[in-house]
Amino acid sequence: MSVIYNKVALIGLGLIASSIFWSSKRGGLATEVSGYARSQATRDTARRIGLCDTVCDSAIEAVKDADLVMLCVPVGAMGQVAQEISPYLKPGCTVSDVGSVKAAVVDAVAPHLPGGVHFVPGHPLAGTEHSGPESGFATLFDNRWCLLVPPAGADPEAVAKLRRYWEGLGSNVDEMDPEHHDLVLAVTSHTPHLIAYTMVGVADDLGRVTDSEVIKYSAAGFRDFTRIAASDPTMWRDVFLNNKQATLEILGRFTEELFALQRAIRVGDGEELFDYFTRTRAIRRGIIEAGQDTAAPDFGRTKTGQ
Ligand SMILES: NC(=O)c1ccc[n+]([C@@H]2O[C@H](COP(=O)([O-])OP(=O)(O)OC[C@H]3O[C@@H](n4cnc5c(N)ncnc54)[C@H](O)[C@@H]3O)[C@@H](O)[C@H]2O)c1
Ligand SMILES: O=C(O)C(=O)C[C@]1(C(=O)O)C=C[C@@H](O)C=C1
Repeated sequence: MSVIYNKVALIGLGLIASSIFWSSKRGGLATEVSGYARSQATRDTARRIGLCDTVCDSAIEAVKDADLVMLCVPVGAMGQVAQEISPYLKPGCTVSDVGSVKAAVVDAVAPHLPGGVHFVPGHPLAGTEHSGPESGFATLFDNRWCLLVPPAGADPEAVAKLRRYWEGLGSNVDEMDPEHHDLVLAVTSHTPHLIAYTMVGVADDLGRVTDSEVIKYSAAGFRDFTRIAASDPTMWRDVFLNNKQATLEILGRFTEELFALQRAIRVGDGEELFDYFTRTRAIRRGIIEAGQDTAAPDFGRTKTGQ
């Protein structure tokens, strides 16, 4: 791979930004990567572990002369960060983000950006339950999707360049509009997270009653729920506050189905339960047969991917 951007600036230095940095280094995709995080402790850690070529003490300093500015902060902080950096952006640069919600980020960021700056929001569909600068690794995006949501009239060259950057980071890239993105992600990521949070909360309540038996003897499926429910509270609070409509729509459908299954159990309707589970099993088998079961990333790999 060759250099795609001369200077990339990462604002927010957590799981996603650090994975971008290590992966960008692996591919030699940028000549220089600068970074900024709000907390002094995060900046100190970043300097200690060699995360970014330059760690700056302000976002303004980090974005100076950057050709690509990537906002890697929680969804609820995107607008405020965009407002802070906008007067200091290099004319002609591209501003993007990695937020898990898209329509609200577009609404929060776009009004702050000056003319002549290209705004191409994005979302890598890859992550873990860990957060912070030390949790990133170079292979996080390998063979995972990254969705770009360029606004109507976006500069095709800026979009193509960002696409090449994400491909260089290991991703497959697709484009869609922000509202569709938010509905799809409400089904595939946001509502499942809420269900995992809820289920672990329920088990915790029971655990208190039964001296932690529920946690102690938890089976593999439930352990997967606890992994998901360990995800960052700030990130997920912001996801639900900013993807309200789609999440409520999917939750409404979910509870309807849940009540139907609850009723089938109560009245002993084995046929309904059997048919339902047969249908869902076919979906999983179809995914595997189509070769679309993108395995979880290998958490044992090194940070740098070397
Ligand atoms: N974790 C995942 O699985 C995942 C996957 C894809 C996308 N995302 C999205 O990526 C973004 C970052 O998530 P992450 O997992 O890297 O989070 P993280 O908690 O690991 O890192 C967030 C970073 O942003 C910094 N920050 C917070 N508010 C800030 C502000 N106002 N100004 C400057 N820095 C600020 C924090 O100090 C931290 O360094 C979020 O928008 C999230 O929705 C996360
Ligand atoms: O594997 C995980 O830990 C994740 O939850 C990653 C996950 C997802 O739901 O797939 C979480 C949020 C993101 O916006 C993208 C990816």
